[in-house]
Amino acid sequence: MSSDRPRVRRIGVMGGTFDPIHNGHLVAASEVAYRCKLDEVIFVPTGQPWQKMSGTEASGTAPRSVSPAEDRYLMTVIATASNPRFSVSRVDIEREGATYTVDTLRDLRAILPDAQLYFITGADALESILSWQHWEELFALAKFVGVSRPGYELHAEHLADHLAKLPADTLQTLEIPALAISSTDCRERAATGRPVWYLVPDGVVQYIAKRRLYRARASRGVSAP
Ligand SMILES: Nc1ncnc2c1ncn2[C@@H]1O[C@H](COP(=O)(O)OP(=O)(O)OP(=O)(O)O)[C@@H](O)[C@H]1O
Ligand SMILES: O=C(O)c1ccc[n+]([C@@H]2O[C@H](COP(=O)([O-])O)[C@@H](O)[C@H]2O)c1
Repeated sequence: MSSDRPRVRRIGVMGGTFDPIHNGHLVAASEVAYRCKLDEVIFVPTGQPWQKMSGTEASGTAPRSVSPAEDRYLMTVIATASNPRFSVSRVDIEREGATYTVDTLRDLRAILPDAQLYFITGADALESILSWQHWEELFALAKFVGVSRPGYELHAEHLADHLAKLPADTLQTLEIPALAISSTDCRERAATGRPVWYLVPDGVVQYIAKRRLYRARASRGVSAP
């Protein structure tokens, strides 16, 4: 028996601080789109990434300032412009206060009520997911796809124990092509005049130079958003 019901649209959501966006983010989104048969991937730059800005034990980071949201948004637009299945949302940068994924997903569900959302996250972010605001609610709003990242174990025993607390069938993990690129390394390279060519898309290299991002950060005193 055939059904005339249209297939539910599958939309990927790639959240990140994207300071700057790099080819590791783009390969992760592209690979998940292919493997999970997504119709589209929406990149969502954070407004105020509270764990990065405050530094937390869960995220294993020290507090740091973040480039203005508009710069991070524009770099994300530049990086994704050539892919017709990639788009960028302003929901997080337009919301006041700290950015919580539960709000991101609620906002996107309101805009796309009939779609199935797939939130894409790297193995490092998965390690801290139980420290996210209202994490128990996240899995009713979207399916989660955890991707491999050099330097982080996707199938580590401690991670498996930790993720066993999540509801069944809400998280899948995928091995993707390994790109040992981080925004931290890109910022450090730009700050010390080393190349970021081919770590980030060409237009992003040019945007960083044009806006003089990551140079003398302390004297610019930048902070989000
Ligand atoms: N090279 C990579 N491979 C796979 N996933 C990645 C990679 N880089 C980042 N991600 C994932 O992309 C999402 C957004 O990452 P984010 O913008 O914080 O970049 P980052 O490189 O981790 O930044 P930073 O070095 O400033 O912490 C997170 O879920 C992260 O795990
Ligand atoms: O919801 C939270 O409390 C929360 C805490 C840390 C990170 N996140 C989300 O995880 C994604 C990657 O974040 P980051 O800080 O690693 O760039 C991004 O969409 C963040 O909003 C969400």
